[in-house]
Amino acid sequence: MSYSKELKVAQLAVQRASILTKKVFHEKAKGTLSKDDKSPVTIGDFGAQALIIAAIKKNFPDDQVVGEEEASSLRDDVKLRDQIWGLVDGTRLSDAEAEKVLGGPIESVEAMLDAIDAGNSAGGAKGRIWALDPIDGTKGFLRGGQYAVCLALMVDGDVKVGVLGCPNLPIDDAAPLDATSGVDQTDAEGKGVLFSAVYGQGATSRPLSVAGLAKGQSIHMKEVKDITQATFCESVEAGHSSHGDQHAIATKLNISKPSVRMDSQAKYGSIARGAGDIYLRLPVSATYQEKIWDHASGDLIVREAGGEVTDSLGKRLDFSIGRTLSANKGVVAAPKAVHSTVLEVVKEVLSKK
Ligand SMILES: Nc1ncnc2c1ncn2[C@@H]1O[C@H](COP(=O)(O)O)[C@@H](OP(=O)(O)O)[C@H]1O
Ligand SMILES: [Mg+2]
Repeated sequence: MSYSKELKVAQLAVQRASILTKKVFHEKAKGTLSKDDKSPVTIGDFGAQALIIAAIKKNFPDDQVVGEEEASSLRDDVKLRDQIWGLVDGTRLSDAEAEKVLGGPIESVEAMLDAIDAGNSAGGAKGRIWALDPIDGTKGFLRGGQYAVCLALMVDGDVKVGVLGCPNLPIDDAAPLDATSGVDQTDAEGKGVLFSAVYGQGATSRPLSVAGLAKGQSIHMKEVKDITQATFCESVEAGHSSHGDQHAIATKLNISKPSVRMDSQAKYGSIARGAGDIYLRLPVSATYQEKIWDHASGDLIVREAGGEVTDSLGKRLDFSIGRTLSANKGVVAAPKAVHSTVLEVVKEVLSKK
């Protein structure tokens, strides 16, 4: 399967949803959202989920979607619902042909609520299932940092198509890895990057603002000649991964550069294009199960860019079990050539706990 239609729909759906999340991000930054407005992230999350699921359902009506949100709270909150509808109804791709590919705008408020609710799949090992995180990196979105609009297609439990819209990363694949350098506080046109991958066909990046059907450019993980010079990235939130364990691993590898801390799957995109080298996410809690929508796109994009992604025990991430990665603990993503070296140290550090 070439998955060319799925890729096109996923890219354009993520681009259209990113227009909406950017609007909310900038209204928040400008302070134009009134105090009693619900959290901007709620508005952005629901709106982006509606736009993306509507496009999937118009193009692939039989596909299922695992989405983070459901609309029951919105059906009772007319003010919030209308606020989101205003944004959803007003968001179009500038390229009319591209908008047509998505099946056009959502027809009504009811259709918007139904689209949000269609993200209720339990996931699993059979059939075509999309994993959607409309705003990944909630904390980054709220603090004016990195966030990502994430969409992946799994077929029989394997990720086949992965797309990440990162509105606050620099377009330039060669830009240095810095969590804040690309942040689009001014809403100038042309900021942000769209990462994509199709299984067996490599990974690409292209500007998020180009709404047409342009091809992206190939991206690749950087070759790490000397692991002591590697740059590793990790979550900003210490509650999401263990900064202490990650620091101990870097120290054992003689990595002296400080980590780059960044919210969302922008970390996967960044290492895939060689802006960083290693992504470590070691569990803080023994019971937390990672969500498939937090990893599906990034896992494929990194592997297609020449990387290896496993959990902290060396197992591939298993997306076939349901809404969570219940068979995995943590994430270790690195270029193929050095992954086993990193993993050995991960195991050593974790075994001493
Ligand atoms: N205890 C925990 N351990 C690991 N990940 C967690 C967590 N609690 C929440 N998360 C997930 O971490 C994601 C953000 O990852 P990161 O720290 O890399 O930015 C969140 O996605 P959302 O922001 O979409 O809710 C959330 O799903
Ligand atoms: Mg998330």
